[in-house]
Amino acid sequence: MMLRSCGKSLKDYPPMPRADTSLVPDIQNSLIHDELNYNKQSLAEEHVRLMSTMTSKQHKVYDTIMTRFNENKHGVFFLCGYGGTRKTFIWRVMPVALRSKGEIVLTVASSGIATLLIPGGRTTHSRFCIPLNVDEFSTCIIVPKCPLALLIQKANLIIWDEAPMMHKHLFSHGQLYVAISRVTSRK
Ligand SMILES: Nc1ncnc2c1ncn2[C@@H]1O[C@H](COP(=O)(O)OP(=O)(O)OP(=O)(O)O)[C@@H](O)[C@H]1O
Repeated sequence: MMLRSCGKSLKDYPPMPRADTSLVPDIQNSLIHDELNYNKQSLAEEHVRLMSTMTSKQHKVYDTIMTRFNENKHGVFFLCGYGGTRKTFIWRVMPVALRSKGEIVLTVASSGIATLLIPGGRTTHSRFCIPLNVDEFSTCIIVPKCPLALLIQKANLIIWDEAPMMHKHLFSHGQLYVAISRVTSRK
């Protein structure tokens, strides 16, 4: 599971014995399966509860992004604000709303601690195979058509908390953008 979430498998490490895939049905799609395996009923109830506590400013951000989403249009949104101004709370509500409808939302954060604040959160490094030491020549190696690539293709929304904490090379040379574009263009 851990290897597959990074786009690798035991066959990438030749001395390791290989698992008998016939004993594990639908093994290729387990990443997608995990993302669709939420309890929609309880998420829908949680969504109603969380929405009732949102402030008007949070509503405005939520509505702007969800309107674009519902229009089925692409978009990149940046939400900036001082610490404690209630940004992350919106990233808690949005996945709940979309997962309750069977949509795939990838929630990532730049640090392990920050992932704990968003439901189903993973570190950006682990989810997108970002090398630990990033320089201007680094690339995110996501093998086209591997389970991770298929998951990224199917994702309806990617939420990235604390994005500016990542190394500047990841943005200035667009490595992550290139890696994601590469896999999403190979349907
Ligand atoms: N609508 C809300 N109802 C109740 N509590 C809320 C609401 N919005 C935010 N909070 C709480 O306020 C606190 C700060 O919110 P949040 O973590 O979203 O801020 P932030 O802007 O993301 O902070 P940072 O920039 O430090 O990550 C948290 O404890 C959060 O649970």
